[in-house]
Order: sequence, then structure tokens, then C-alpha cells
Amino acid sequence: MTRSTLTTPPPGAEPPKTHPDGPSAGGSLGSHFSRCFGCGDDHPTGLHIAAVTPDGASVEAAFTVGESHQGAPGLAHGGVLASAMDEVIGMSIWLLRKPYVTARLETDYLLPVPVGTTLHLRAWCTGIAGRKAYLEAEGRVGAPGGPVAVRAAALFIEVDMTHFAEHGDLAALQAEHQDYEVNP
Ligand SMILES: CCCCCCCC(=O)SCCNC(=O)CCNC(=O)[C@H](O)C(C)(C)COP(=O)(O)OP(=O)(O)OC[C@H]1O[C@@H](n2cnc3c(N)ncnc32)[C@H](O)[C@@H]1OP(=O)(O)O
Repeated sequence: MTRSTLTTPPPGAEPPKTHPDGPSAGGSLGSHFSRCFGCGDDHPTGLHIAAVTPDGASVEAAFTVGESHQGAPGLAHGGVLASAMDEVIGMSIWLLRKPYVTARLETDYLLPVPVGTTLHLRAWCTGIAGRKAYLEAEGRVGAPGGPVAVRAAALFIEVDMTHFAEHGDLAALQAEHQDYEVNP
């Protein structure tokens, strides 16, 4: 992975501490918002990514590239693959049960991904430094041990719920998740 210094944990970064209320090993994560492009069940053209955590610290998901995900004929669009990586990375940081947003996403495309391919996605956190979380993800072709087609590294920044109240639609989030409080 050609990861930049901006997505590399600095010296002194701490390992992530998963929240006791997060899913335990083998548990599923669920969607954070039903109309999310990445994970929402009700999104008509979304990726519908559903993840589980094998160990309470990382997440895994399978994503099958469909007709609506093409860039070149018969091949996945790079932006769609980046969205899938962003989604599983976002799911992995939600194991900490703190709201984070993507600040930077770096993606390496190693193999073309034909329509019909199932990508096995995995994401995990490599360190926390203050409000900054450093994360990585990979997408493997056909099987969890298959060849790596996509790799990503990301910097997520912790925000408070006022971020969503000021810039988005907090009420829509809270309608689905009672635990999303502005002033917890
Ligand atoms: C609970 C609900 C879950 C929902 C999850 C949904 C997640 C998403 O959809 S994310 C969507 C895409 N992302 C966004 O929209 C984020 C847009 N960006 C922002 O809102 C802001 O730029 C934000 C919050 C990331 C940072 O702003 P702000 O809080 O003012 O912090 P700021 O002081 O600028 O930066 C904090 C630190 O991060 C660093 N930083 C911020 N952005 C970057 C970046 N792109 N690259 C590198 N470093 C960065 C800053 O340099 C600073 O570092 P230091 O503390 O060492 O000086």
C-alpha cells in the first residue's frame, strides 16, 4: 500500500479501544442509516453493504459488483470501489461507538474488477491520536483469501453530533438510532 504520512499513525498513537456496547465477535453491525448509499437497506441504488465483526475489532463484508456499478464496460467504476472501502472503514470505526467522518481516503487499485465479482472486504483501525483515527481496508477477489484488488488507507476525524445537526439532518439519524444524542 502506498500509504501517505497523512494516513499513517504518528509515533505515540494508541491502539483503538472498542466500546463495550459494540457487537461482540461474530456479531453483525447493522446499518447506521437506512438511506445511506453504502449500507442503507432502503437506498434504491446503494451498495447495500452488510458487515460483521469477526473479532470485535475489525469488520468484514462481501460486495458483489453489479451492472449499476460499471465504469468501463463490464468493469467496476473506481469511485464505486472507493465508496465500498469508505463504507467498511466507517463501519469499523463505529465499533468505537463515537461519531467520526472521513477526512481523507487513499485508494490503490491493483486489479480490474469485472461485473459479477464478489469482493471480500475487510477494514480495521491502526491507531488513534486525539480526534484522528487511522484506518485501512482491502478488497479481495472471490474469497476472503483471494487476490487483493483494492486497498485503502484513511484518516477519520472524530466529531460531535452537532456536526450532523449543523450540516445535515440529525433528526433523520435520531429517528432510527435513539443513541445518537447531540449532548450525550
Ligand atoms: C453517527 C453517525 C455516523 C454517520 C457517518 C457518516 C460518515 C460520512 O458520511 S463522512 C462524509 C464525508 N466526510 C465529510 O463530509 C467531512 C467533511 N469535513 C469536515 O467536516 C471537516 O473538515 C472535519 C470535521 C473533517 C475536520 O474539521 P474540524 O473539526 O474543524 O477539524 P480541523 O481542525 O480542521 O482538523 C482536525 C485535525 O485533522 C487534520 N485534518 C483535517 N482534515 C484533514 C485531511 N483531509 N487530511 C489530513 N489531515 C486533516 C487537521 O490538520 C487537524 O490536525 P491537527 O489537530 O494536527 O492540527
